[in-house]
Amino acid sequence: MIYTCTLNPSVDYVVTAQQIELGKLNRATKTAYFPGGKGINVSRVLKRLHVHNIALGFIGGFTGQFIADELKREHILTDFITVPGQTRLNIKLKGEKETEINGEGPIISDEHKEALIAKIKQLKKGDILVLAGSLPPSVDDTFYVTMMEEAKKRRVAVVVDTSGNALKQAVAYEPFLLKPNQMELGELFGVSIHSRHQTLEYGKKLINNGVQHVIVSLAGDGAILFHKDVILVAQAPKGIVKNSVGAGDSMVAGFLAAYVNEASLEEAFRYSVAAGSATAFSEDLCTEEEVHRLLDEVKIIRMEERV
Ligand SMILES: Nc1ncnc2c1ncn2[C@@H]1O[C@H](COP(=O)(O)OP(=O)(O)O)[C@@H](O)[C@H]1O
Ligand SMILES: O=P(O)(O)OC[C@H]1O[C@](O)(COP(=O)(O)O)[C@@H](O)[C@@H]1O
Repeated sequence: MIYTCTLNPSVDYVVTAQQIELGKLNRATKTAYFPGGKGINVSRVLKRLHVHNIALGFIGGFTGQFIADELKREHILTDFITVPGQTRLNIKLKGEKETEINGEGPIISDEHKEALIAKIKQLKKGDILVLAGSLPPSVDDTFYVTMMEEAKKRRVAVVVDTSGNALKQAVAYEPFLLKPNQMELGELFGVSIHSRHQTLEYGKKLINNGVQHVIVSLAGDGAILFHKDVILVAQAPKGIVKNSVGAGDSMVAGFLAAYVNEASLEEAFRYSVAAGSATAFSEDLCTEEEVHRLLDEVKIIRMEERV
């Protein structure tokens, strides 16, 4: 079974306006709410790709209830821990440019943290655990470490899609998959990455440190997959970007969906990039139909060098 874990889910409030001027009254031309947070997005895309999974994490208040209701409506299994306070609202402003304001999230008590660890202790060999997104302010970076330790003891494969210190600490646990974007890859090594050469250098370092698969996502420029035997470079399909929120999460879901269906590494990577782009070209997350339509448009080059 695949478990996604979102410690800090969100309701993503997408506001479209022709022009957004700070310090003025701006009127929206369109508004929409989506259940969000990285693991929840992974769960929703997996389900759309017919892969069963269970969403774990903390939810609270009317915003948390909205997420639970939406996932139920989409027939996604959940095992959330309900906490006092409100799940955050993340604002996604779409004017000439995309601007995001992500909230902080509720306070999580020690009792609720332990309840989540108890759920992780129920996982079994062969399960996959996706740890995705930021941590609420009351949850220490080491919480991901605790979860990874429990997962490792049980031979559960771990996927990590987060940033900052939590991402840095994940490397030592030799995760199955890391999916940093270019900026997050740079942050990991305390550098800022500006060239393909640097992306290759630091991606390879992660593999040499024991990470099994690394996908560095490059937004409209595609992505690079690193594995000990091969590096694959993908160009993203071209299209009109409607809402790139969740594109990275869709990549993770696409890769896992193909992997559990025993696809080759190249096929899984192609599926991953197609899912990311299909989401970028949609208002909400991608549909299976759109992912399949884009598959042939993902151009992949195999680099000769072994890592
Ligand atoms: N403008 C775009 N055109 C085509 N595909 C895109 C675009 N933006 C994102 N994608 C797809 O989504 C994937 C993830 O996007 P990215 O922005 O790098 O992730 P994240 O949201 O994690 O920062 C990319 O690798 C690509 O496949
Ligand atoms: O936990 P964080 O880092 O604040 O990110 C949460 C946000 O990321 C998202 O999951 C989207 O992530 P990506 O665009 O990186 O795929 C939103 O749904 C959510 O608002």
